[in-house]
Amino acid sequence: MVSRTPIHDPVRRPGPPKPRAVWAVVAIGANLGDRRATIAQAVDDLAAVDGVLEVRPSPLVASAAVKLSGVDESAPAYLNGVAAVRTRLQPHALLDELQRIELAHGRVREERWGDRTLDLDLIAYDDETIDDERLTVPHPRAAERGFVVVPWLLLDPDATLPGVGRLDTLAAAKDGSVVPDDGVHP
Ligand SMILES: Nc1ncnc2c1ncn2[C@@H]1O[C@H](COP(=O)(O)OP(=O)(O)OP(=O)(O)O)[C@@H](O)[C@H]1O
Ligand SMILES: Nc1nc2c(c(=O)[nH]1)N=C(CO)CN2
Repeated sequence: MVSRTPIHDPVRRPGPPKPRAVWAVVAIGANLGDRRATIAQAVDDLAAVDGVLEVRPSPLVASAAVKLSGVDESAPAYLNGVAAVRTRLQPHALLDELQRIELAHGRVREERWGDRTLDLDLIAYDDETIDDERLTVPHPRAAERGFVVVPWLLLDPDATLPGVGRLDTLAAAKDGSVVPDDGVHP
């Protein structure tokens, strides 16, 4: 006998609910190779990630490399920016994607604060606080870094960092050694 059961279930069942979207802030830095091209491509790579809904990049700024020993004028200068990222990814999944993009752009981890083709740090994730073996959010050094605070304020003059407050009140906001990128390679 031929079954009368319909092949297609006529009842549309909703899938699992989508995780809610939040804003995260990612710091971007590069001091080796074609820094502008790498940063532009990294922003595109981020926008193409499944679970990333929107990426709003800041203007870029230039600054001398800060090493563990202090400012190193003899090292290649950095270009830095930040990007506001609207995402449904959980923080560790977003970190996975940041590290995948770093590796795709030739990032080599040799020395701490060493020269690099691309650095992507997760600065803030909504208003969450995270501290485990892989991830500390908000990034513990963000508030003292002119190369993070200055471009973030260029993107959002009202920016706040959870646990810190308004960025425009910080000393790092007035770091005169962090200058707008003039489009000319040093
Ligand atoms: N908020 C964060 N963003 C990125 N990496 C983080 C964060 N918190 C902890 N980490 C961990 O830090 C490790 C080292 O990251 P990375 O090599 O980018 O450090 P760095 O850029 O040299 O130094 P800094 O953390 O001072 O910016 C990563 O493997 C990652 O697990
Ligand atoms: N100017 C500048 N210096 C740095 C930077 C950076 O992005 N810009 N990143 C570092 C480690 O994250 C260490 N030093």
